[in-house]
Amino acid sequence: MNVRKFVRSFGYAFKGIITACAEQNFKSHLLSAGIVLIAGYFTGLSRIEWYIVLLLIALMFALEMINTAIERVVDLASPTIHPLAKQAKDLAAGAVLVFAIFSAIIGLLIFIPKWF
Ligand SMILES: Nc1ncnc2c1ncn2[C@@H]1O[C@H](COP(=O)(O)OP(=O)(O)OP(=O)(O)O)[C@@H](O)[C@H]1O
Repeated sequence: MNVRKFVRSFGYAFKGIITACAEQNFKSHLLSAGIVLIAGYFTGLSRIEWYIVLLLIALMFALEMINTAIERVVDLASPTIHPLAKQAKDLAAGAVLVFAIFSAIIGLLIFIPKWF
């Protein structure tokens, strides 16, 4: 295994995370995740509930980054208006929305019984 290449790839991935942090949508997800983590701390989640919450947060971040990557590639490949470019962007955004809705439902199923 080429360690130098591995470290360089890790650096590129880290730069990707930094790039994502500058995105408005990603900042909103960071804020939401912070609120959920604080709520989880004060609610007193079980170990398995923490695993689920952390997994959902990580997947949400990862999906948002893939969505941003798709947007970038579409902008590069199709700077002018094209129905396929629209479909690609709308599908990617739709994937984020589907995951966000189901994450919110799972979150409510975890938190609400503990609050009431
Ligand atoms: N090249 C294109 N051809 C056709 N429709 C497009 C194109 N680019 C964007 N659109 C449409 O406009 C919408 C918004 O595009 P935009 O690039 O602003 O994405 P966004 O979700 O607002 O991303 P950002 O996070 O960069 O603001 C897309 O979801 C798509 O419906």
